[in-house]
Amino acid sequence: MTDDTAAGDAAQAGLDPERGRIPVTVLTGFLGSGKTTVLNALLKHPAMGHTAVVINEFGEVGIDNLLVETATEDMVVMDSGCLCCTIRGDLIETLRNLIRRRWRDEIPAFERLVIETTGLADPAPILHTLMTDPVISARYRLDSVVTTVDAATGDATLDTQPESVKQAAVADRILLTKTDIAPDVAGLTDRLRTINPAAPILPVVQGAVDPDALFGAGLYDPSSKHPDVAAWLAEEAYEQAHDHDHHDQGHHDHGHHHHDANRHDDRIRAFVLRAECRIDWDKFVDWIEALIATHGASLLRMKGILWVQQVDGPVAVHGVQHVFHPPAALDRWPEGEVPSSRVVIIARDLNKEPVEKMFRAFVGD
Ligand SMILES: Nc1nc2c(ncn2[C@@H]2O[C@H](COP(=O)(O)OP(=O)(O)OP(=O)(O)O)[C@@H](O)[C@H]2O)c(=O)[nH]1
Repeated sequence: MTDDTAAGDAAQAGLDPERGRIPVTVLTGFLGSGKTTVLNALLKHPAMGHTAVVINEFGEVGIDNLLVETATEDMVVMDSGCLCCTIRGDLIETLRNLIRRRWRDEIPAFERLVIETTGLADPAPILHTLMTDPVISARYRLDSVVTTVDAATGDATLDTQPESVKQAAVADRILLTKTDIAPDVAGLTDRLRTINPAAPILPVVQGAVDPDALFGAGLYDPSSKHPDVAAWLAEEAYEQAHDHDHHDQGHHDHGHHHHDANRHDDRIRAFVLRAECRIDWDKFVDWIEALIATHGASLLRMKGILWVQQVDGPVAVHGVQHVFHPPAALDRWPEGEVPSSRVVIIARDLNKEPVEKMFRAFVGD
């Protein structure tokens, strides 16, 4: 089958490929965990040309003025060619504006967008905006969530701030910051691994991180534009974390950290559902709707690769909390791979069993 027929089939089935939209990386992390430091270091990097950065901030220390080459109103172009704007209010308006000004040639072309959230925030509303606003979701697609965790205070923050557990759970990459002042990270790393089995954990000192390590966490490799399904789904990581479902029995040892059954991270579950036969896309959608209706509040993140009756190639789906991105039809299955459907779910206060039961009831297999 050629790419054209795959795209044609996808269009017929109402599956909208995500290619052509600007990939968005959302940088989140608790207050003071080092987001701005990471961004300032990134902005200097030559590989950040053709990147637009939106900093959502409330009167805090902004970007480093020494790096700024030209400025038009609220937007500055950095030495690296990176576009940068700081906002205090309306993210939707800013994202629309970026597109408009790009059309009018008022700003340089950009191929990638990074949004820094405020430290207090649950990243979900921003992710929802990206996925649901009609103008924005037509132009941008969520590529990845990057979360900073402070190596010095991360344990205490995870203990006391449920939002910080969520931020770690939904991440595609975790940046462990300040390892210069807190080099013993074994316990915290274990704990983060339990909350989020798949995200690579990268130690970062003073924001020094390779942009390539951050981008490319999404489905499409930004350089090749080809989907990297295995890396994106990382289903093996969830399989290895299989006993995750049972760790409320108290046998888990997080390094030096003593066990407490009420810890927020013990409420997080990650698991994989599989189906070996082709599934009906409409039934899959029915299942998602039923899942949202019954357990929407518990869902944190979902990613899946589906083998559906309506198209030959794989279909990628993902959602954050109860909001789902439009599905993306990919050209073909990876070389040598037997087609099948796999869905990874990260949830809070929700076990695999009821979800799987419902999945079987709707989708079969
Ligand atoms: N020692 C050390 N300090 C760091 C490192 N990264 C950041 N800091 C310091 O930690 C403090 C907070 O860093 P920021 O980058 O402002 O953190 P933030 O997450 O943007 O903070 P908010 O925007 O307030 O949420 C600053 O004083 C930084 O200089 C690091 O790797 N090592």
